[in-house]
Amino acid sequence: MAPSAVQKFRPVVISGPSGTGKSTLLKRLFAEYPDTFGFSISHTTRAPRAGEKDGREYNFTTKEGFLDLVAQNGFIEHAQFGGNHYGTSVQAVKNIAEKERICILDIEMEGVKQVKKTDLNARFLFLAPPSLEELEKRLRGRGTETEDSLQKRLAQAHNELEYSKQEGAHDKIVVNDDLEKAYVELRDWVVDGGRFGASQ
Ligand SMILES: Nc1ncnc2c1ncn2[C@@H]1O[C@H](COP(=O)(O)OP(=O)(O)OP(=O)(O)O)[C@@H](O)[C@H]1O
Repeated sequence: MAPSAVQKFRPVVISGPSGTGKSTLLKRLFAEYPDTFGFSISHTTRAPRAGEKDGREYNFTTKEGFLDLVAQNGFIEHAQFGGNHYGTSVQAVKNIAEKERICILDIEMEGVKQVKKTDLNARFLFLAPPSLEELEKRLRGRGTETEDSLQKRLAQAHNELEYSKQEGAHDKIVVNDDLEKAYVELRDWVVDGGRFGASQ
C-alpha cells in the first residue's frame, strides 16, 4: 500500500519556551530550504479583513462550524482571543503533507500532547534555552514583553522544561546556546539526510 502523505511528509513539531529562539532558527531553515516546509492554515471565527482570502490567511468559519469541529475533536489546539475562536485543525496539517511539504508546527506543551493523540505521525523537537536566566535576558532583550507577560512566560517556561525531561516527550532536544551550533543541530535533525524522518 502506498504510504499516506503524512507518513512520507511527516509534520515536525517545534516547541520550547517563548524566547528560546524558535522563530529565529525557523527563519534560517526556511531560507536555506525554500519550498520544502509549510505552515498549516488556522481556522478563525473572526471576519476576514480587507484583502484576506478564505483558505489563504485563515479558514474563515462560523462560530457554529467551529464548535462542530471542536466537538468532533478536529482541532489540535484552539483558543479564544478577543471574543473570536482560533484553532489549528488536524486536517489543515494533513493538507500541507498532501502538497508534499513538511508541515512545521510551532506550538506549546499542551499542543504537543494533543498532536500525540492524533494520527499525524509527527516528529517532536524541543528547543531549550541554556538556562532560565539566559531566557529571561533574551526576552528582555527582545523588548516585546511587559513585566507581567514576561513573568507569565517564565513560569510557563519552567513547566515546559519539566515536561521535556519526561521520557518520550520529544524525539530530539536542542539547546540554543550558540546560535550557529543550535542551527546546524536542528537543521541536520529535521532534514535527516534528505529523508525528513520518513522511513522509506
Ligand atoms: N543562540 C542565541 N543567542 C542569543 N540570542 C538569541 C539566540 N537565539 C535567539 N536569540 C534572541 O532571543 C530572542 C528570542 O528569540 P525568538 O523570537 O526567535 O524566540 P521564540 O522562541 O520564537 O519566541 P516566541 O515563542 O515568543 O515567538 C530574539 O531577540 C533572538 O534574536
